Amino acid sequence: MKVTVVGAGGNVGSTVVDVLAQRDICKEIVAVDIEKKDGDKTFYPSKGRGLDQWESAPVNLFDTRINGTVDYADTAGSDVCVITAGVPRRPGMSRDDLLEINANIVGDVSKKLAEHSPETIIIVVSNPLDVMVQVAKESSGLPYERVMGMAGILDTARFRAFIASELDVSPKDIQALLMGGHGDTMVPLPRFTTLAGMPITHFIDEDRLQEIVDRAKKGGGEIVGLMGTSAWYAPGAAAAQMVEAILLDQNRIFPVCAHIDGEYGIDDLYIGVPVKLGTGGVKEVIEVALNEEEQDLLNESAKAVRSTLDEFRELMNK
Ligand SMILES: NC(=O)C1=CN([C@@H]2O[C@H](COP(=O)(O)OP(=O)(O)OC[C@H]3O[C@@H](n4cnc5c(N)ncnc54)[C@H](O)[C@@H]3O)[C@@H](O)[C@H]2O)C=CC1
Ligand SMILES: O=C([O-])CC(=O)C(=O)O
Repeated sequence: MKVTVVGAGGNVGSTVVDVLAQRDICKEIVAVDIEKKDGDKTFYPSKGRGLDQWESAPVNLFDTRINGTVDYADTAGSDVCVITAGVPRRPGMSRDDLLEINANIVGDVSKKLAEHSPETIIIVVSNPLDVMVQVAKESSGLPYERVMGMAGILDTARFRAFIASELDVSPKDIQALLMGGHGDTMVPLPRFTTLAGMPITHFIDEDRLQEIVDRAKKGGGEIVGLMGTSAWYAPGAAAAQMVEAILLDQNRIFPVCAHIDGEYGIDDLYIGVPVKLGTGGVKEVIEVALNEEEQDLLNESAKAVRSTLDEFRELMNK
């Protein structure tokens, strides 16, 4: 099993490499990034971080080889590729502000990855997520089920963590579902959120739950406000969990940015929905009956994703 992570010299990418290596479930991780010039000096963040991470193997007790590189030839034959390449937002920016710069990067990277690994599965992390997944799909030419995005695991993890703090219970016992785009219109679904199988609405009153939902929706921005750049531990762990589900054919049910066409009444769009994830990528989009309010929120979110997608198409036609 071989996994490539592009953007591995950066925060999210290096976390994906670290988490995956420590799980010790693949033979090799290829850590790709670009070279960086500083005056007359050239630096190689992916080689540096990759080497540092490999040097942690004897202490952290894993066998996974980590190969830092700037050469896509090294990525050939990857089973899964994770794309975290691009620019993160700064305070005052929305994820959509990254559209133009990251579309160019993600488009270029996806094309190169598919050229070297035509059978691979791509997981996109770069923002604005839902549109970047569409960019990766079009640039790679890979089938829909083999191109997807990570956002829902992170967004539900935030929601779950906040609920665990609120109730002073283990986050392991909170399960939650969230749908929609990875932006302000994302749709956490309290009706499908449980504490050890018991509806969360039994434990937290409606107003307080709404406050927690709102905090989860703005969870990315909360971190940007605290750090001046965006999160990486939870995003990196979430992307690694998707890689693991695919490599080990776990058939995990996760909210994933996947392509739907008709499901939930939405045509031809990459957006967050629950899926079954395993060998070959997205095996199935799971449809659950939403009530009118939930469906309206999902439709709103789809509208917001489509509007960013239209913006991307306009940029490409310029
Ligand atoms: N989907 C999600 O839930 C999340 C998405 N993100 C997004 O992930 C992306 C990465 O965030 P960070 O790791 O914090 O940023 P970072 O700046 O720490 O790392 C990005 C890396 O991408 C590399 N890069 C840029 N152009 C490249 C190219 N053409 N080829 C290969 N590598 C290239 C940079 O050199 C840098 O090392 C951002 O777009 C951010 O918004 C971040 C957190 C969560
Ligand atoms: O907020 C950001 O820009 C990064 C991200 O998508 C997240 O942490 O949810």
